[in-house]
Amino acid sequence: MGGRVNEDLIKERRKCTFDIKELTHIIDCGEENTIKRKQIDNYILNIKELWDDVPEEYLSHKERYENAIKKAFIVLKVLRQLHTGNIQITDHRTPTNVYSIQDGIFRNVNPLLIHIGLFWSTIAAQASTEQQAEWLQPDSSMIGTYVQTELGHGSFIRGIETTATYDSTTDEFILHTPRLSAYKWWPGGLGNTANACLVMAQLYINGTCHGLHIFLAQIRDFDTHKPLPGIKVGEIGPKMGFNTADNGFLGFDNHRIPRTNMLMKNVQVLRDGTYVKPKHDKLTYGSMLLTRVTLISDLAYQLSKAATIAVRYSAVRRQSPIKSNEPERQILDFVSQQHKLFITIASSHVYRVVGLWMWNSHKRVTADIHEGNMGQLPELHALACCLKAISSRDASALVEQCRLACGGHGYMMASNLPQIYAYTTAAVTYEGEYTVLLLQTARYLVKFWRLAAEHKPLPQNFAYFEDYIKKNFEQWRNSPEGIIEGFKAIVAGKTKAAYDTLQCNLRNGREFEEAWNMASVQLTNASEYSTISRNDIEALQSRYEELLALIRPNAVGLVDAFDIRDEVLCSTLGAYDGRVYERMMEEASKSPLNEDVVNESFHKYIRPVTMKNKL
Ligand SMILES: CC(C)(COP(=O)(O)OP(=O)(O)OC[C@H]1O[C@@H](n2cnc3c(N)ncnc32)[C@H](O)[C@@H]1OP(=O)(O)O)[C@@H](O)C(=O)NCCC(=O)NCCSC(=O)CCCC(=O)O
Ligand SMILES: Cc1cc2nc3c(=O)[nH]c(=O)nc-3n(C[C@H](O)[C@H](O)[C@H](O)COP(=O)(O)OP(=O)(O)OC[C@H]3O[C@@H](n4cnc5c(N)ncnc54)[C@H](O)[C@@H]3O)c2cc1C
Repeated sequence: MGGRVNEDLIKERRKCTFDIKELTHIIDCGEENTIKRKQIDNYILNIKELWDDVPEEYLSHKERYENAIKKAFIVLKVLRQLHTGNIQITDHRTPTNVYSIQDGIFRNVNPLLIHIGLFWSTIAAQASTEQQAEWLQPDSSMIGTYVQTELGHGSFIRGIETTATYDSTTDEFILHTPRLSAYKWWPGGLGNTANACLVMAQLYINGTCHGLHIFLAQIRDFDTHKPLPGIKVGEIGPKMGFNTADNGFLGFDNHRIPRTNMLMKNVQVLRDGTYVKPKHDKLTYGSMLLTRVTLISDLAYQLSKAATIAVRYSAVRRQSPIKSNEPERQILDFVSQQHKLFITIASSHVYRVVGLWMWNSHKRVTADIHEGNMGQLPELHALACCLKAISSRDASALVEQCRLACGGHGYMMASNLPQIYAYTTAAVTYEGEYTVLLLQTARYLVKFWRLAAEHKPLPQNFAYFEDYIKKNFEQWRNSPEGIIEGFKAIVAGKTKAAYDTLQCNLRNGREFEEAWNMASVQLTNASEYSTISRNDIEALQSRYEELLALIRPNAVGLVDAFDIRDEVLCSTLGAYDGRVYERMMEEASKSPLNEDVVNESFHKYIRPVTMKNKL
């Protein structure tokens, strides 16, 4: 859409006091990454077949999938070309990879998300060198997915019921779904698209269960795409979001696969049925750990999209004067609006930085694991659980806050905020449900509190537990360092309270698991345990209001620095030129309900009632 940029946005951009490009380069981790990102953006976003004539919302469930799959394979082809050209596009250091562009192309979810994100990465991380050489071919016919969750079990994966029983007479595993609750349910791309999958199943050898292991199974014929004998597979139906993700169900009826299809980098089953244990029994959970780490950066990116839309809209939207004799003000001038939006900008930066830090930690710990050193794995797991849980919960709350900050227009699908919310809130559940993951971190914290309570030596990272016990915490200071100290006090105080409740339940004769369950609300909720006083809170509040005023002139510059193209934002409210009302009217004109001046339902249903006695 051509035309002038909105006057208010032009003025906002003139007010900006910093170099927007410089911030963009910081976000991209360097100017060279910005250049590379823009090249990829230009290349992919210029492919005309990727753009819809009819907005996705007007398509049926089936049409949406078919449209998404058409685009998914155009993108896959481009990905392969770019890989061949040695362009690294899936580097999680920055949101500059192809995942961000996909948000625009699909507006929903790429049905190949799990194929690209989890299937290949799990093979790369958990398959032996020989298996990788065979399966990780660039021209492979396999379209895969990650099949773990069942109808009956998602969080408690030890409860998974699918079995893989070794048959030494034929050197095969027999995959089987013993009952309805054991049907696999949810995997992305499984419904219609995948012809292969990585299945999480209980391994049985000679009647002994060795727990969960991962197996590669072909489920559809590579040529005809028909389900193989013994496979029942299909799609699970419409959801709140993720409607192009092609989530599916899968059951096995004694389906046989070669023994060599178990992922054998960390654990092996030999020809005679000998089981060779892994060095750490949770290495099989490695893909979940990696995805939790990468999700933090993805959620930061979703926050930057929501903030861009809501801030630009708030600069363009005028509603109510502040003083009665004034013209109506930009809604961005209301301090309550600034509070809603600036916290979203800030959170995006926080999770971007933390996501990058976690990505580097993951690389380091994985390198250690390759050397046989598992020492850092528990801490990485505890951190990934906590950060995945809170980043997804914060992101969905803040995206919703941005949507509400756009008033009624934020409720329009064409604002794209409802889709961003549906995508973001799904992350609170998948890849480890919020509460369940927080309880994993709580388990880790309680372990170290026990050491502190028993006055045993603590690792450096937990020295503050000892400080708390010895009341060594400093008086509250209204400074960044003071706030960090305050958070440490809260964690220590909260962990102590939960630990004390746990001990009390144990003393009252409860078994540990029952006592843990009774303490679980305390284990997941935080309260104030620091030395902060009422006066400190008042001082912090006024400092916060000062900061809002300082950020105000730079708000539009800050979101421009995220440098998200209009084709990716897909929002009538958030486009760079701020021509909100023109875009809204243009989108409305695409509604099929505007095709006929008089809809045929008038003659069929309305007129016979309203004109009945007047004919
Ligand atoms: C909650 C747990 C972790 C519990 O596992 P468990 O075997 O019952 O463990 P437990 O006996 O209670 O013992 C806990 C123990 O296991 C350790 N542990 C757990 N996970 C890991 C890990 N990844 N790395 C390293 N260590 C791990 C914990 O630290 C505990 O250690 P400890 O006993 O305290 O020394 C597990 O069931 C789990 O991860 N559940 C969540 C399921 C989940 O995340 N599913 C994801 C499916 S795929 C998906 O959703 C794709 C989404 C789409 C997309 O990405 O786009
Ligand atoms: C959009 C989407 C995509 C997905 N994609 C995939 C995929 O590609 N592959 C795949 O295998 N799976 C996938 N999943 C499944 C997903 O991983 C599970 O839904 C998730 O792990 C949560 O499990 P659940 O649904 O069984 O919830 P439940 O475990 O049944 O949770 C229900 C409630 O019980 C509570 N609860 C459960 N256990 C405890 C406990 N120990 N202590 C306290 N409270 C507890 C939870 O907090 C929650 O409130 C996807 C899910 C969604 C929504």
